Order: sequence, then C-alpha cells, then structure tokens
Amino acid sequence: MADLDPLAPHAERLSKADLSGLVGRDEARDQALLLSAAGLTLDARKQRLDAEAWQALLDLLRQSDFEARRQKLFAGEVVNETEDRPALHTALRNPDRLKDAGTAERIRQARRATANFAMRAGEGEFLSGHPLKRVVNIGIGGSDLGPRFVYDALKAWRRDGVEARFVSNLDPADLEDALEGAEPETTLFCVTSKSFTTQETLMNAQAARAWLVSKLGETGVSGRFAAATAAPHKAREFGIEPSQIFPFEEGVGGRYSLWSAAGLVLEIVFGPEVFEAMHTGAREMDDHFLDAPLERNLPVAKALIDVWNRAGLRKLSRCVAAYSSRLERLPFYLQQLEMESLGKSVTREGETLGAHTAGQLVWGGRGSDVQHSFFQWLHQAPADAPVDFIALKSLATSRDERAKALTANLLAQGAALMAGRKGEGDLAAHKAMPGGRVSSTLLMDDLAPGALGALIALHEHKVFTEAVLYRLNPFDQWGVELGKQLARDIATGDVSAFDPATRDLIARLGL
Ligand SMILES: O=P(O)(O)OC[C@H]1O[C@H](O)[C@H](O)[C@@H](O)[C@@H]1O
Repeated sequence: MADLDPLAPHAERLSKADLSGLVGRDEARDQALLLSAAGLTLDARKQRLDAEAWQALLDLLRQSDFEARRQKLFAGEVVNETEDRPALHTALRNPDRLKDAGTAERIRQARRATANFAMRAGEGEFLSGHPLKRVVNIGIGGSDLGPRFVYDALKAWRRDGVEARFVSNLDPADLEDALEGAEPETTLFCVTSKSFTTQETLMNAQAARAWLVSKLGETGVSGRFAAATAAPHKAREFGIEPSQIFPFEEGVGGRYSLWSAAGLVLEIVFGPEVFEAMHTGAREMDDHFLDAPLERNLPVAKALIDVWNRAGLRKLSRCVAAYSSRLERLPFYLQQLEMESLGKSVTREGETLGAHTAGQLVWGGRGSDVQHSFFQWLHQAPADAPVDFIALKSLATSRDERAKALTANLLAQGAALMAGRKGEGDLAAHKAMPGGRVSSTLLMDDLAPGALGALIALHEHKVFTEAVLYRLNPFDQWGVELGKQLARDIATGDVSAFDPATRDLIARLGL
C-alpha cells in the first residue's frame, strides 16, 4: 500500500546488512529499541533496524491519524465502523474517560455486580450450603481464550480449594473431561457468550444442564448456572436466573472481553481483588499508551517492529516463545487477538490492501520445549520468522537452578539466531547456521496479576496501532460468518448448493 512505501528503501538496505553489526554500534539506536512500562521491558535491539529506519516508522505513525483514533478509542467513540460501535475494553479498566456518562455508569455498576457475586459464589453461597470446588466456563473464542490463558498464568493465585475448567469444543469429550471428578453439588457453570447465540456454547450449556439435572434433579440447576453476555434476554430464555446473569456492553469486542463480566470465571476463582489487580496493571499500560511520547511508547514500539517485519522485511509469520510453563497458552490467546483483528484484506474505506500490509500469522509455544521441536526450522530453514521471547525476571533471579537454566536457554536462542555459525574450515555444511535472524525479548517482572494485565493491554494496543498504520478495522471479524452459515445448512440438510466434493463427504459421514 502506498502509505507504507517510505519503508521500502530502508528494507532494501537493511535486508542485506549484517544483523550483528547493527547491535552495539550506535548507542542512540540501541537505547531507542529498549523500552519499559508497567513492569515490562521490551528489548528489540536484535531487530534489523537502524536509526533511520526507526525514524521512518515513527514518521509514518505521526503522519497517520493515530493520535485522533487513539483519542476516539479511549473516549468511547465509534472506532469499529463496519459495526458502528465503539471498542470499550479500555473503558472497562477506567470508565472515567468515556464521553457518555450513561455507559460509564453501566460499566461501574456491572463491575460492582460481578465482584459481589464472585465474592459470594466463592464462599459457596449459591450452592445450598455446599462449598464451591469447581467453576466450569462454557464459551468459545473470546469467551474462552482470554479467561483460559489468564487462569493458567495466575494459577498460583487461586482461592483455596477452587479450580476452573474450560469447555469450548463440541466434541462431547471436552465437557466430559471438564466434569471428570466433579461433584454436581459443588460445581458452578458460567456460560460466557457475548451473543448468546454461539452454537458450540449453547449446545454445551444444554449438555451441562442435562448433566446437573441427571444428578440433582431440576431443582439442582437453580443457583448453579451463571451467564455473562451482551444479550441478557437470551440468557433468560435459556433459563438462567436473572440475578445470575451479568451483562456487558455490545461495544466490548469478544477478544477484548475478559475485562468485563466475560471474566467472571476468573473473578470467582481468584477473587475480585486479583481481578482488580489485573485491571490496575492494564490501566497502567493504558495510561502509558496514552501519555508516553511515541518514541518511548511500548505498545507503539512493538507495533512498529511488527509492521516493519511484515510490511518492510515481508515476514509473513511471527513466533512467540514464552519461557514460562504457565504462559503456555499465550500464543493461542494472541492468535485470536491478532489474527482476528488484523487478518483483513481491505481498509476501513473498503480499498484492497497490499499483499504485505496486514497482520502476521502468529504461532509459537513454550520454551524451552519448543527448542526441541520447531526451533530447528527457525535456525536453519531457508525461510525464517521473527521471534518474540517472553522472559520472567522472577525466574531468572530465583534460587532454583532449573529456573535460571530455563532463562539461560532463552538468551542462548536469541544470540544463536542472530550470530549463527559459519560453515567455514572444517565445519560441515549441515552444521552451518546462517544467523542474521531477528528476535525481541520481552521481560516481565513476575507472573502476577498486574504484570499479566499489562502484558495483555500491551498487545491490545499494539494491535490497535498496527491497524491504524494498515488503515484496517481491527474490531470486526466478518470472515468467520460464512462457515457458520454453511454449518447450519449442513445441519438442516440444505446441501444442494455445496460443491460435489463436500456433498460427497456429507454423504460419506452420514450427516
Ligand atoms: O461470545 P460469543 O458471542 O459466543 O462469541 C464467541 C466467538 O465467536 C465468534 O465467531 C467470533 O469469531 C469470536 O470473536 C467470538 O469471540
């Protein structure tokens, strides 16, 4: 796309440059690529960037409508044009910036209501005298990935004796697994669905209800179901008691919803204080994103780097390697956040985007495990991908030798990707490593609610900033609709319009 053309000469120059030679040569360049905010530090010195290219990226952002759109985002004005909606996730962390006082007040009330319910539910109040032992969240997409990621990450912060399980898939084994060892008396189901029309969620919620009825009878259902939704009337139609239905705003996007009632499972399992501490960390990142100068702004820097690698250096994908057992689900969470937001082909005005001017394919896993699987590809395959390493300072400074060794592995990988090993002298060709492969390292102080909140907000704002540069709408997801319609057609036997290969499979599978 024409707007990003100024990157081309820099990409041409730097794609041939020696990456190792870019590091440690220009103090100002190195300092510009090392930024901190809200307990997070981004070290992007191993990126294929020099001071001129960095300046070109900043100039592009300054010349865009970034500042005006960021203002609109925080004020709750329409930024999701195709759905004529605001995007209210930052307002869930701080409603005071909203222009519309009514929405701000509804958000405050909703927060009070979930906190109150979570506190009482955690004490077993709705289970006819039984203690709460398990909360089963039934939801999919944004109603699953965010809460599930946070639950795993903050496991150490659970209330005593309470655990969460997550059901998203229509394979009956998913609910079966979530109910393994569950006592019906001490189990609470949270049905999380913004639309309350999602097939997977409604079918699983019916199956969960049937399980409860089979164990405790109809009366046992009362109190053991709660809902988080932007369509409360549909939750009522489903049979959930109005006092246990927690609404959130239509303007909260599914993949941005964990801060709303959609995070109910977290608020119950961890307690409202932990949920609030996550909000506080995210709010710190929000304030930084709003107030820090662009050249010292962490989400902005991360966005510029990812745009540079995609649009400048044409790296289709990005690998996220989190060196923390409990951050294993980070890549899954980011896949939805980034790929549903930035996987678009047209601008907000409907113009076709260039082939290299939309979001990256995000993939990854947990370090050091991934070193023993796909890192071979990263080191020696002819194509490559930038890597985001995530490191916990608390592991590096731990007294546990294993934790130190884990972090040493992370640093070794970044260094090896950059330096490589030349196939000269006695070194056999298959042992040579090309090097010149870029990575960033994101340092988190520790795996605590505040730092995790900041990590999520960082990525939300990074995606927003990229979307501004690509001029696309990051808040809609029209691409997921056609498949849903076609699945309904198959279910209702309306298959005449399908291609012959699909019709044959439908027949073979007896659908
Ligand atoms: O929360 P729900 O309305 O049930 O939606 C669940 C998910 O399904 C949709 O198809 C979207 O692709 C996701 O963005 C959304 O999070």
